[in-house]
Amino acid sequence: MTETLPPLLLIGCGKMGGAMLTGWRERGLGETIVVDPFANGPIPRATLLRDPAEIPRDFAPAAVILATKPQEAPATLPAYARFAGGAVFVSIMAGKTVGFMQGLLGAGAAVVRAMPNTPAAVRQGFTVAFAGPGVTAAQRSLADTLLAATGEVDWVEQEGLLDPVTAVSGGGPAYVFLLAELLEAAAVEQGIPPDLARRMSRATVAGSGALLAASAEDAAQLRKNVTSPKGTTERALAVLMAESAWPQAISQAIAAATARSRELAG
Ligand SMILES: NC(=O)C1=CN([C@@H]2O[C@H](COP(=O)(O)OP(=O)(O)OC[C@H]3O[C@@H](n4cnc5c(N)ncnc54)[C@H](O)[C@@H]3O)[C@@H](O)[C@H]2O)C=CC1
Ligand SMILES: O=C(O)[C@@H]1CCC=N1
Repeated sequence: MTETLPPLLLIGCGKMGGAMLTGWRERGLGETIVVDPFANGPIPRATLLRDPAEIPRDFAPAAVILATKPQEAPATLPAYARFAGGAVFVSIMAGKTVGFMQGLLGAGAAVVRAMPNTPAAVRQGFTVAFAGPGVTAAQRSLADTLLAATGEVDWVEQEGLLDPVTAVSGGGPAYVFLLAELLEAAAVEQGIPPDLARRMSRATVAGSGALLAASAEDAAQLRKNVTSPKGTTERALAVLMAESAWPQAISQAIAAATARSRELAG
């Protein structure tokens, strides 16, 4: 995997676009242009432009990665329609459908819709992707290479699955970080000094994630391994696992995020 990547055009270099660019840099960037009116420059091994009008006429990207906010799409995308002839568009924008993007880029535009997550910044991301009509095998393979530079990739054949994917793995890191926040606050409430509470909570979430990643056991079994009969964890889980507690809260949260992803489509 040392071959240099083909010419790339990244639109939007914020938290997610920047994380993906880091992965590509480690993978071996070829000629790369980033368009972002507000990003801090310079960007190592890429050319940062503030306006698509500054892109050299002879620049021919193999992929155009769309990483601005979904709400920016109608104003942003039409300026890139001229690349539809040769490039595959890889969108990571929540909610925005392939059909919506083709409406802005041209009906024949080859569009991959993907949903990564922020652990991409440490190459521990998980991305689910969908290839729209007209995406060639070579374009899908290039999209896979780009997305795999930041972690694991899976492909689905039904675009609608991207909405619950967005809710679960796209936003999932936020729920895990919330758990770390809440553990820290509860530790302080029980009298643990704030610095120790912070370090304990972070290490517990990170260590559990590492154990989960390294283990072949189900999450349920790893949970049971912690839970001694008549012990302390059992008491905590009786609170958390009550039907009206986490089972219902998580289910409602994922349903709400899925619905929001569908709302963002239009
Ligand atoms: N943050 C996350 O966890 C995830 C975000 N996404 C998607 O990634 C996209 C970007 O999200 P974030 O990186 O979190 O947001 P962000 O706000 O950090 O990045 C957006 C970037 O777009 C730039 N931008 C604004 N207008 C622009 C324009 N006209 N042309 C080019 N660049 C422009 C901004 O300057 C900013 O750097 C969103 O569509 C979001 O749905 C997808 C998966 C996870
Ligand atoms: O909150 C959002 O809309 C984006 C998509 C998934 C994570 N962040």
